[in-house]
Amino acid sequence: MNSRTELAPAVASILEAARERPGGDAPVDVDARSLPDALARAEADGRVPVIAEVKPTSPTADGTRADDPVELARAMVEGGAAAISVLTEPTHFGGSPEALTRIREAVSVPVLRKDFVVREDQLDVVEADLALLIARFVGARKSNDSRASQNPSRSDADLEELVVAARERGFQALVEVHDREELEDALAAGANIIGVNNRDLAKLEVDLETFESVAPHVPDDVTLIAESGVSSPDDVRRMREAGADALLVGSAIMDHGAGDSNVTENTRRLVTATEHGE
Ligand SMILES: O=C(O)c1ccccc1NCC(=O)[C@H](O)[C@H](O)COP(=O)(O)O
Repeated sequence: MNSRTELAPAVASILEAARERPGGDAPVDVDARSLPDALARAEADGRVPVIAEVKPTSPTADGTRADDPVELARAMVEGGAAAISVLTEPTHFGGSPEALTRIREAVSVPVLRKDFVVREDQLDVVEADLALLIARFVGARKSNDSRASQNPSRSDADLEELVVAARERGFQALVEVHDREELEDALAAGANIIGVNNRDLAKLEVDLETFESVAPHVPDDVTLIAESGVSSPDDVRRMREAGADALLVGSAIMDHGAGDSNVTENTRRLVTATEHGE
């Protein structure tokens, strides 16, 4: 196994469960709220663009938050979040498509569906403004399919086809990458919103240097998001200096271990981290 095929046991289990999950009955038709517009509004207001994540638990969380997801999302928006990410994966993250639907009805900012989509019909499970596609989990572009066929962690789905399928339904596609090779796959698939995940799905370790090493190779016209491991205002400043247009933050806002931690305050602390200090 090489670093491209290796997956932490928890991630292999997530992928296996994803492959088993059914899709929707018919293609959805989304009238999406624009993420780039929402990020620009945050910048214009002097807020750091933060996509705050409703993440009841995770394989690396030190607890579970059973709060009403709608209340959590509202609290994040009150704290200045530019957009909301919702984990809809039920088995390992405690999420649900129903929670996303309720949240999207309750807030006016864009809502990202954070899940492990491996087939086109799984896009039809729930409407959202953005759909996450993880380059590591879906097939590489056909012109490069020798790597895809060697990689057992990849399904038969093709990243470019999924990007097109997501857009045909009205979603904005957020393509997640972890290294330069996956970045090339994402760009070849036509991605214009790219997230660099600082969490290594082979070891589940988080290293902010991941974003710093990939970001310089991302074209300027791509909306670039730093994902995972951002836990302090210093981390926010570091990712912004490295070129992040927005930050996707779950654990530091949910603060699972503390149970009743104030999600509004946790969001505000990151949203107000300017280049010149807190
Ligand atoms: O968060 C996990 O433990 C995890 C484990 C295995 C696969 C994916 C995982 N997280 C998904 C995410 O992408 C994060 O929820 C998101 O980027 C926010 O990360 P963080 O701010 O570090 O919670």
